[in-house]
Amino acid sequence: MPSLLLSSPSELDELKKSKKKSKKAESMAAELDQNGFLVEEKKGKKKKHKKLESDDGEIDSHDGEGSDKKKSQKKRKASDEETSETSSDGTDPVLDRKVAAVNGSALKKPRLMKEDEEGEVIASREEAGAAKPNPNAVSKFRISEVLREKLKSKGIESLFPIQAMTFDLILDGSDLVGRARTGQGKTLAFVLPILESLTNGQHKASRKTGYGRPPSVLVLLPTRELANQVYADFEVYGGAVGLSSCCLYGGSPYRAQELSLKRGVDIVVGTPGRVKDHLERGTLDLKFLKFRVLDEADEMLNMGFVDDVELILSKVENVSKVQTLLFSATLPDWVKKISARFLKPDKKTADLVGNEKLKASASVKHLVLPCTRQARAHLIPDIIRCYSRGGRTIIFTETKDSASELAGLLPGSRALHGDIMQAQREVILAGFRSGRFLVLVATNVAARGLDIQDVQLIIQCEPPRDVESYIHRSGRTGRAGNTGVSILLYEPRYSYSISRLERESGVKFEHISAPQPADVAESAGSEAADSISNVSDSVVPVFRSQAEQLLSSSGLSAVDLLAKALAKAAGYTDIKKRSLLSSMENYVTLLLQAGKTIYSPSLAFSILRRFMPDEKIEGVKGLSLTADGTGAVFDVPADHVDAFIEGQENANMVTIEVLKSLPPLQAKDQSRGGNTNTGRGRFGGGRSSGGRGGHGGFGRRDGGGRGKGHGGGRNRFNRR
Ligand SMILES: Nc1ncnc2c1ncn2[C@@H]1O[C@H](COP(=O)(O)OP(=O)(O)OP(=O)(O)O)[C@@H](O)[C@H]1O
Repeated sequence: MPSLLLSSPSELDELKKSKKKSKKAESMAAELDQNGFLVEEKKGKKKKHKKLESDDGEIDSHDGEGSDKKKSQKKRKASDEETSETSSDGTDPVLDRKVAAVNGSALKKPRLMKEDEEGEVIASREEAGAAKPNPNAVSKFRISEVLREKLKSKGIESLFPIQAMTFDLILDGSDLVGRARTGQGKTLAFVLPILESLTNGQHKASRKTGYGRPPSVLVLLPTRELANQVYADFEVYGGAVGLSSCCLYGGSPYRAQELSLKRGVDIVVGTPGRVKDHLERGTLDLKFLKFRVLDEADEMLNMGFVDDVELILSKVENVSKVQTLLFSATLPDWVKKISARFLKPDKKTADLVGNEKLKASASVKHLVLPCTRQARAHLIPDIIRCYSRGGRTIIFTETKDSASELAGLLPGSRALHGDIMQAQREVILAGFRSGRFLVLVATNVAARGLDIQDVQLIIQCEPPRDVESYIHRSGRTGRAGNTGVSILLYEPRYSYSISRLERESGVKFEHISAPQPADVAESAGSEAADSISNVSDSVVPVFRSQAEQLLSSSGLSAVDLLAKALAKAAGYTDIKKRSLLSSMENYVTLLLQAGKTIYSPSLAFSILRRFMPDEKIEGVKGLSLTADGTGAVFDVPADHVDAFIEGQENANMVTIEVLKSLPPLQAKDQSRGGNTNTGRGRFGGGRSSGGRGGHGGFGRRDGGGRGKGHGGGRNRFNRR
């Protein structure tokens, strides 16, 4: 359950008791109702909500009364304190609603419906046009006019839940650990209160100013791209309140960075390696920091970074005077332990994920698709065609080499990884952001934090080594209330890694098979039809006689000929069959049944051998047992299909059919290397049959051992 763990319980008890009696509490609850966090359906239910609210006393008072700012701030503060005793135990409706908000259901507000006396459903006040106070409106927070205006110019009129939950805590001086799912606005959750604190809050008087001033804020991030992105936010919002920033990251010249530091900046954003270099060169002085921020905190405390980070953070003169903020969408337990070294004992925790089962983004559709390594390059363009909705796609590979290789095979795509020169990396990312090309093939260098408009589809070429990577990669889509699709490809023989990810991320994967000719034709055809409709009439007289000739010589109807033209316009001259089991082109998936339980792949092969010649058996790939034990599915080359269908005539009680969709399959038991009938996984790898010539399996996955936990360290980062 999500939690907000704060302090001073006794004071809060008092507040809570008084609020129970208070009419104001009721009206607050009612306002919350109006604000879309609570859907009222029946009178009885409404009553129950109110009771729950006054029971836990955790009413967010950001709904204050209109223009009385001070009053609203006070009220908000009181309620924040009130929440401080509420380490949510899973029965906390307000926090649950906040999570719902983070998950998207409140970002896209639920339709408020009520029943009138006669039981008729009537539109809510919202729909009737009544003014609706917004508890998270920017105006309800201690955000200065100039910053408010800047936010407004960016289309931001109210704070997201993580921002609303942490704003006062940070502004009022707390150390804080913040967690919310990907794309929920964690960057502004620290940017806004930091800027307010430095310009109007408690750090205003003591922060250094003037030429050559040392920075007041240090933000550390794991990648150069992310550092640049966060720096851009500080430039926009910090610039508006007269604070200057600079970005220190590797691969770029020292000179400009040193000049900025020499002139004096208020905010330094950077990656640990380059920040450390500046410390060693004596060009950076962190003694007078007011804020230290670790964004993507779990990655920053990963073994690859932690030594540098610890060294950097230790440079402050007086730790008691600095606020330390940690944010991430993933905070494994080991991070919480390590982070205690950097945070004050009375630190606050705002965790919008908590013990919720689902750790990954809820606004993303999480799909998995079996696909051999060889089939990827052919399959991916069709996946993009069917699932990207014309938007941007990011494809993640495990290695830099495979990113380059795949980008080379996908027309119109570019690779991004750590072996590419920094200047080039920036050009590539800028090109992707601006829409110059729509497909980016990247390593984990793009997994965290990157916020790019209109990324509709994420494809992961194989299951990542840890669940955190899955969560961050899939979170590059479905951001800020939008939806998106993430498709994870996996070798059928490694299906066990899907179950592991499912367990650890709380995602219930939807299993799909490769887009089939009809799916592809549907998307490709409609794109091509659009592009044809956009062709000017002026071409018709020029091409008409050619068209007439073609129509008469082809022997096709006008519609069939047009269909061919559409296919060609969409880039298709042929549509190949594609296996459901492995996504391999020119393979077809068959189902074998024998009127009895097929309890092992060997048995399936021995049944096949009764009526099929050896050379056809050699072509069988990926044989797996169905979850119900009544059959076996396998791939054969498309030109062997007829032989198998005809062959069944010679075998008693045996049927073979071409599958149109995959039945649930037995998961492969990793420890024993066989199939288990758990009914959980669908794509059991199928032990290679023990029979002849090594059939049964698909190609081996390359790549060596896989580190787990937070190890992997610097090397892991460098491999990107
Ligand atoms: N209050 C807000 N209203 C509207 N949009 C917002 C608001 N706050 C942030 N955003 C937008 O939401 C998007 C995601 O924000 P951000 O990158 O900070 O998410 P995040 O939680 O840090 O994600 P990740 O975990 O992937 O790093 C950005 O485009 C940002 O401009």
